[in-house]
Amino acid sequence: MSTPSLTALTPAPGQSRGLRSITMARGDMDPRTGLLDYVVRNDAHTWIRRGGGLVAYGETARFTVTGPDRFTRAQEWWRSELAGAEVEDHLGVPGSGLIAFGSFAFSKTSPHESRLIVPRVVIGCSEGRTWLTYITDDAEAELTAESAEAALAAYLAEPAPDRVPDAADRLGPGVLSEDQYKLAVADGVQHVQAGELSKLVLARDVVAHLGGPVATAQVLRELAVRYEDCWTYAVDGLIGSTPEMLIKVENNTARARVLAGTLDRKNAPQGDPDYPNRVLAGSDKQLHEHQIAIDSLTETLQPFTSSMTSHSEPFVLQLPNVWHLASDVTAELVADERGEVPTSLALVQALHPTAAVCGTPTTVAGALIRQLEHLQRGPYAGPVGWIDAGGNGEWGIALRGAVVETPTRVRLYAGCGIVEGSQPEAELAETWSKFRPMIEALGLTGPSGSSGYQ
Ligand SMILES: C=C(O[C@@H]1C=C(C(=O)O)C=C[C@H]1O)C(=O)O
Repeated sequence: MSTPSLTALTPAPGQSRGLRSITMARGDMDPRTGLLDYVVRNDAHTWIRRGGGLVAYGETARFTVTGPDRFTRAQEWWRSELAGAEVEDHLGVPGSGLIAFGSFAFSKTSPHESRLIVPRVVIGCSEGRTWLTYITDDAEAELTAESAEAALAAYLAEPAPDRVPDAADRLGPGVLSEDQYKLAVADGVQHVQAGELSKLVLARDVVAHLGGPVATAQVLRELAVRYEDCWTYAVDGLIGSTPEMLIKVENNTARARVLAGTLDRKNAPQGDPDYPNRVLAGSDKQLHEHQIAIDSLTETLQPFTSSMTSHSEPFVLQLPNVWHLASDVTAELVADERGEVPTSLALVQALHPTAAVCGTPTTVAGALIRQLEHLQRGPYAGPVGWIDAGGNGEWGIALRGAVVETPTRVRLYAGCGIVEGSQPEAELAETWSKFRPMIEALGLTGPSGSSGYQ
């Protein structure tokens, strides 16, 4: 069997030149609430789904980067950190041992800094196992269960207060007004009709102005409880709950969840359980758009794999706000000529940006996004997730999320796939359905239609 590509570089205990970590099993997590009991501070880094995943606090190391080679450089940095690290991992499961959380800018030209952050403490929970990791760069620090528990307890001793909605809370427009967004969509449709591209994803932003400081921990708990089939992420002020898995690597297996095709649940007819199936899975247009997204993922993933499977037909994913047409892809990874299996970050580099968030063909869509959107996407629609020392990791696409810009200003982002026949009014309404998870979790009253500002 091939070895994961990064662990081989980890030095023996006592040889550390940098990061040092200890991970041990822990057994006292409430099975009903799982990790949510630990999401108590506004500076938590999270990756949570169905009560499992990772919650982390503090920062032991950070790498920031911009530009087209941001994934390669982040990976090189991670390799060099691991090469100098001392890792005592009593579990040896994906996500245990040394890990870094990460968030990457959508665009290679973005001034927004992509980042990897190695936390101080991590609580992990997966498949019935729970663990605690403690990370330090202090060569003298004692690495024991007691010192790890003490570090965690110090973070948990300062929980953030919850926030009650404030009369001054208000949702306002972002860079583009609603009318401007509709014009951008109409423009996009014309480019599709002219045959320049088959799909283009156009996004917009809205801004939550709060009467008091945002309670990020509370927002994350609400998202994780309501959107339990999504991955609730928080990395350095980027927060949200994404339904879309760009790539997950667990030992030699890679998995992705591709979405394309959206139906708002808000105005769905009552007593018609077949409605989402009929409208999404029964529509040739939606199936075609979905197939474009699947094909682009499988074509890019194929060179890294020995086998790949996905359902022959997409399924309807039901979320509290929308239904999506979804497909899960599973692939067995192969080692390259150096005997290395690609890391999750190497696959992120190959896959980003997918047709789901950019369009097809990628370069034409990317140029049109810059021309029509007038928006700095920053980390929106970029990869967000974590990587461990073995290269395992989970990287979602940062959708249904927001950036906490100041304690009282939060910028929300949402976009839609534009194809031939897309209607600007319908796409605008779809953006509101995609803003809804964050609007509700922030405690703002959700907008009912296309004029949702308060
Ligand atoms: C771009 C977003 O979502 C993407 C676009 C979709 C669509 O157009 O149907 C569906 C899911 C996502 O791939 C977003 O949520 O901002």
